[in-house]
Amino acid sequence: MNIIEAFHVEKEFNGRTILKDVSFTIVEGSIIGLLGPNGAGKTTLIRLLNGVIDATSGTMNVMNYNPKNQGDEIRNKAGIITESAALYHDMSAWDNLVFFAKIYNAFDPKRIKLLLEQFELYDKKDQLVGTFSTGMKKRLSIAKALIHKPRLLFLDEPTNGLDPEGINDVIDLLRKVNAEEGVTILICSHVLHQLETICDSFLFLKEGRLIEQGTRRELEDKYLKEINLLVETGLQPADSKLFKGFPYKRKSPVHLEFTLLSKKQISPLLKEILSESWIYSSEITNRGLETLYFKIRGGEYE
Ligand SMILES: Nc1ncnc2c1ncn2[C@@H]1O[C@H](COP(=O)(O)OP(=O)(O)OP(=O)(O)O)[C@@H](O)[C@H]1O
Repeated sequence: MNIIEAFHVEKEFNGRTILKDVSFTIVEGSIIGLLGPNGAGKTTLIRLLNGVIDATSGTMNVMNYNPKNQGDEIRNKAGIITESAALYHDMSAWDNLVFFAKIYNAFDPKRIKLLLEQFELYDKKDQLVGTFSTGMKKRLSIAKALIHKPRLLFLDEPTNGLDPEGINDVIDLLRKVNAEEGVTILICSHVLHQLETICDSFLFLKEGRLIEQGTRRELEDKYLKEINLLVETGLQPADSKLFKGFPYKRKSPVHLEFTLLSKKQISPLLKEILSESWIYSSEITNRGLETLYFKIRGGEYE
């Protein structure tokens, strides 16, 4: 079942078109990455879906509500985390969650306790939020967004300002919330390798247009026509460009990077290398989300 549907959505600010003919659907229970360079329109799209601002034209359906005139209903059933985590610094973690729960008419001390425990903040519950680290504030802002058991979570750059450990914590929490509570998550981030491991599929915005969408597998099949295989080996081919018909580049005294047409060529290549030398490792270097992102952004298939 689709939890979000957008058809031909356009948004203008002062006569300038910010989103152009954007159409997509999101299946309930999935985790979607919204990608695009600065100014592509990601935040604007999230604000439209929440009903905070109105589309200039097009239609949207979010949890069977129309953001144009049912924004309150959507915001009641969605959690939103923007860059500026709106928490009260002069209140404790516990009091912040009580305050926001009451706004949603969803005050339940058991829920607050559970979230604080899950987010490893329960022993800090009486501490003022102003004394929290960035990671703790981030975790508390996600707890706040989940306080009313939303069906849908909008996250705008949820890991900004976090160190690698803090980023992993947030990603793990989101995965858990998705698995245990079935919350659909739409997440904008610039840190592509984080999205890679958590998202089921991706939407790519560029200059206000949705230039691509799909699962990582679908996008890889479409965009990655060749494979770069980096092999750590003692092989010293006589030819400086070809080994048994496989083109390669030397990357270091013990690293050769082969260009293959498909994964099917990996086994025959490794067999040939092993017949002449040792192999310590081999790795496909161009399959990550970052490679895809730059290919799509670069517009090779537009
Ligand atoms: N209220 C507004 N009035 C006028 N222009 C706006 C308004 N909000 C956003 N814009 C413009 O819309 C464009 C898209 O902005 P938006 O914040 O949606 O991009 P983004 O993809 O989220 O970027 P970033 O990655 O930098 O957060 C920008 O050029 C921005 O200046």
